[in-house]
Amino acid sequence: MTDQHWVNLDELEALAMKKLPKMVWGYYSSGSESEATLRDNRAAFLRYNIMPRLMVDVSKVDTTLTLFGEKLDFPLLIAPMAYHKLANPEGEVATARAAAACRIPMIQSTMATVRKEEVAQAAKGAPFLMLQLYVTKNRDFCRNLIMGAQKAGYKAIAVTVDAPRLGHREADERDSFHLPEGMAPVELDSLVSAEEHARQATGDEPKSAVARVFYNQMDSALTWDFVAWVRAFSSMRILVKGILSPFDALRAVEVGVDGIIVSNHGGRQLDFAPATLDCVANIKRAIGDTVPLLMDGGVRRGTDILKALALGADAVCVGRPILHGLAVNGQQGVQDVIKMMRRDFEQAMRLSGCPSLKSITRDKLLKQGEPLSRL
Ligand SMILES: Cc1cc2nc3c(=O)[nH]c(=O)nc-3n(C[C@H](O)[C@H](O)[C@H](O)COP(=O)(O)O)c2cc1C
Ligand SMILES: CCCCC(=O)C(=O)O
Repeated sequence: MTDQHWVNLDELEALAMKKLPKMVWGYYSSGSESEATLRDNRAAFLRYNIMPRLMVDVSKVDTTLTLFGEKLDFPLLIAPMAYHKLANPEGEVATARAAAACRIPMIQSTMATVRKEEVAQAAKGAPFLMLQLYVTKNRDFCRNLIMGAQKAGYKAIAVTVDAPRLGHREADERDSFHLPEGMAPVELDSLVSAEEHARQATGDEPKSAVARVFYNQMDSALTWDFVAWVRAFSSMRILVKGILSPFDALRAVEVGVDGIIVSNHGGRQLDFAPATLDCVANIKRAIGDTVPLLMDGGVRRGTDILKALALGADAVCVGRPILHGLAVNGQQGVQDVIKMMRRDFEQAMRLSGCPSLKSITRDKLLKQGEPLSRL
């Protein structure tokens, strides 16, 4: 297995692990506490089988969709993740170029290591960009960030709602996770000094610098009225990321969001939160076709995408494999990840007898324990 030759995302992950410094690997791969949710995100996909329907003309399969008025090549977005420069010196620029080349949207993290204007430049040709928002206690800063993104051409914000505090990731505590000198989440420049991200903890502070910065800056008093607050000054679409309960999904629709991302933050926030795939159907039942429903967590195969769509998702987001591709081979590595997922999704559609996204329905799936007679 050379850098150039991996045949699935597990092999790519192993290559990334070998390449990255231990502290970075620990940060990327961790879930919180006992990592029950991290494991369950993957396990949930194994709990479903796909019942193929045969003798369907699948000589052409149409993977395209329209989301927020823009055409995507297939139903995949890049999930927001902090600090891409820890994987590759080009950081988010390489990721954005890959998104553009593959015609899928990228969601940029508040904690990006490249400025949003520069990411927007690199993403020219991508269907759209979204800015993930961590809501700071300082609301003037938050408003400026949103307005800056709007001005830079971002189409939407995704407000992360599952992180009133950062989850407890034990690898980060053990490794005293901090950013190398000279690297910082640049959008936060006016709030936090570069030294603060690199400083080792003293006294009773959280050992992980990322947890410390988060604790000091982000607003754990965030509630639903935030959506109306943003509406009052911004015309951008507003999504909420981190929804698991159908009651929260309904509440989000009530307060007027434009989309929901079902997520448990890749198992990095509340340990023992349910696997995201298990939450999709319930949430779809609750909100119907009111707003687009996205999901993330453990999506690694084309069949995973098919399962998420069959349960009611309109599209999925993928997280860690993007960082693995970036670490192993920069922009090309990210493109290879996306291309592989697209190829495998097409294959899953063909072999299950689904020539269009519309034909990927719940009756193609059988959950473990369900009798075949359910179909
Ligand atoms: C290293 C890393 C950094 C992340 N940073 C952010 C972030 O800045 N904002 C956010 O909303 N989610 C963040 N997430 C969560 C992802 O957006 C996404 O929910 C999760 O990674 C999806 O699961 P997957 O990695 O199994 O595909 C991060 C995840 C990882 C692994
Ligand atoms: C303060 C950065 C937080 C990034 C994040 O969301 C994660 O590591 O999961």
